[in-house]
Amino acid sequence: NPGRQWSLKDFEIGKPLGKGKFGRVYLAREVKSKYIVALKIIFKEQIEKYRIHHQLRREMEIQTNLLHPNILRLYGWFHDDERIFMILEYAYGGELYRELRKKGHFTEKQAATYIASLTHALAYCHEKHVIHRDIKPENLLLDHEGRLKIADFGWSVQSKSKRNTMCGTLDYLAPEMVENKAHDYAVDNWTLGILCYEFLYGAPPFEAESQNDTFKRIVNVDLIFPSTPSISSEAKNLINRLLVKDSSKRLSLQKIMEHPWIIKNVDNL
Ligand SMILES: Cc1cc(Nc2nc(/C=C/c3ccccc3)nc3cc(N4CCN(C)CC4)ccc23)n[nH]1
Repeated sequence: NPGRQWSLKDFEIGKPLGKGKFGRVYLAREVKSKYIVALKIIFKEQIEKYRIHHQLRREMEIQTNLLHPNILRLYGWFHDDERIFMILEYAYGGELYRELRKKGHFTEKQAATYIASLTHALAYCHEKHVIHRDIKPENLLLDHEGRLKIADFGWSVQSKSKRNTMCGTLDYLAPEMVENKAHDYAVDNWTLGILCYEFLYGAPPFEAESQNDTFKRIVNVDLIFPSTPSISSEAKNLINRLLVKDSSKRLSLQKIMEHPWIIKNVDNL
């Protein structure tokens, strides 16, 4: 229950699940209920050092208020002298990108199902004035039924194109982001195009040897469809209508849900 004050003695800590930039995530169990959660532990000195106090606070406020089946829950949080603890939903299926690496690429049906889930989650975020800006396979988890969960906390409220530190890959960033222009919700529509391509081919479309080459390929929308695996024309049509340089011309989230490729490949829409 969200209102309750939690503390470390309420949890038994299990195996480490992974190590993020600012903290580690552990499997944990709430002692009384035996409920399994993931506990993200961030050291306060890291927060001071990287000066992410405001971003972290904002992310946690946003995350606590996002209630959607395809968004990982933040049940609550607590802190002690040197650490902040985030009590997160445990996704039993693990990281989506490991699934992608293992399989090489997903079937059109699987890819369309994940894109539909992401589109629903983003539509929910946008109506709450939250732009994600940083969706990539590393931030996606799967639950025990293989349902997609957006898991990272790089959320930001509608920003006036606040630059986010370009840490990590450019592959998923829209042209207006890499060119540091004002950007809006449509950056997430671009990223859906990137992810759709990566789910179907196993690698993002503008991958290149250097960041500079990736940058050039993004701003030129240098989109090439390999001959294998062979992909339906509807799938290519959706990707072509999302990876559009002019952000106002990208297919809207509503139109994605009505696209023939989604309608054809996704059950229980
Ligand atoms: C927050 C959270 C994580 C989570 N679940 C899982 N996270 C991570 C890896 C997590 C991680 C964290 C930080 C940085 C890198 C990775 N790995 C997982 C691996 C899992 N398994 C069980 C299923 N196997 C097929 C693969 C290994 C299951 C859940 C996992 N639920 N909620």
